Amino acid sequence: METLNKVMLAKDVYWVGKVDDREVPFHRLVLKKGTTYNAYLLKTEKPTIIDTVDIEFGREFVEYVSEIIDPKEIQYIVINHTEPDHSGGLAALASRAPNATIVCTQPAVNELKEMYKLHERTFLVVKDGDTLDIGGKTLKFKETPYLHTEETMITYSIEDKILFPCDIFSTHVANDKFFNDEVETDTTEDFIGYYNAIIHPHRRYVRTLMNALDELDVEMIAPSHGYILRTDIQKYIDLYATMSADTVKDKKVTIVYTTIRSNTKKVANMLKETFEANNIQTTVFNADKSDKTEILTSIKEADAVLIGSSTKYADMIGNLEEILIELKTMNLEGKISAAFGSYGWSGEAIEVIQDYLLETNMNVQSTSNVIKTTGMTHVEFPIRIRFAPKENQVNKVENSAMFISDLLLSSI
Ligand SMILES: Cc1cc2nc3c(=O)[nH]c(=O)nc-3n(C[C@H](O)[C@H](O)[C@H](O)COP(=O)(O)O)c2cc1C
Repeated sequence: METLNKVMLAKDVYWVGKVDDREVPFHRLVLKKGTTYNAYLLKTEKPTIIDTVDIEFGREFVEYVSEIIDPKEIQYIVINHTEPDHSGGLAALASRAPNATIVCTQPAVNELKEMYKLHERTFLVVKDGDTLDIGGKTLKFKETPYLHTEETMITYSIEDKILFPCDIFSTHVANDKFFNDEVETDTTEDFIGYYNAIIHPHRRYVRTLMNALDELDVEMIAPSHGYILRTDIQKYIDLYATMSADTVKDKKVTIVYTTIRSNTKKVANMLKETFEANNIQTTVFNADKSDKTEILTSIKEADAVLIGSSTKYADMIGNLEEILIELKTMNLEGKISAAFGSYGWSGEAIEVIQDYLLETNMNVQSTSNVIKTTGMTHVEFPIRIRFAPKENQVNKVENSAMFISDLLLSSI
């Protein structure tokens, strides 16, 4: 085994990743400075790999690992995040490491089985706060859903005080200097650039993570791209705390709806509750019971406008269309908007409202745009609720209102 000249983070902790110094197409960006796919080997009594490399470099990765350890000895492969720039080496590694158990969150299991044909492999599902004894070191797991996909988690080596947060705290730089303190130039801009491109849309979940980090004594952050942070740890944690905080105040939302039996009214009120929980002033109008001029004035002053109706015989109900016709004539530039409604089986009204909104100059939310810009699949626009909103649909309404809140409360 050739362990000389290998990059080591601590005793028995090896970097086993890949430096990719090409211009890499990624998330509709081109990474001009390339990137690294950082994977780690903890060569303990139960040798453990944490994350792998991009799918293109799977074989090369296994060869590199084999220089340090016989893959047959590997007992655990921890997958923090299933995106193939980190899990991509799993198929090649799993075939050479037949004794390894794959460690991940519940939502990751099926993704990994399907992506890499691992239906016959043993998985260990870990939950928030679980620990794993790997013989000489103990790993602690923290689920970090939506940072930046649903199945993500972070791993902390208790004895080493090293945090392995996968994409969080990363930079896209094909560095030959692995640790931040080895680099002569200031890398903060790269760090911020990565945050803005990948993490910022998920900043609500960053804030949750920040609270969890308070409980961990972190001396080193070993992310899955770019520099391993060995000095100024608190500076980088503080930067994430600052960048993920709300930067804008005093935002207003106007919600206008029509309803037959109050189901759409309930949705309107659920939206209002979430906006208000985010300190956004919210005014709700039943279009059939309110003065049209008052509604239009409120819309003019609002930063976001949500319009909803239930569906009756394939159309909107009540006075709503009068309001929507007016909106087309107004300058509503810069405002965010979304359609919503309760329906029974087809929900045509919601789509008709969406069509009207698209004819205004507002920034109309759609599921398609949310996926394209953030990769989030738990947020849906227009917001379609079948009959009365039930327990399992409350989340759907809340998620959509939180998404709009986050757009309103950040200046980038
Ligand atoms: C007379 C009538 C016609 C309806 N027509 C439709 C329809 O065409 N398409 C549909 O998806 N739902 C239809 N529904 C179902 C309602 O949209 C559904 O019950 C909804 O939850 C009502 O919400 P609301 O209380 O906000 O009015 C109809 C309901 C009634 C009473």
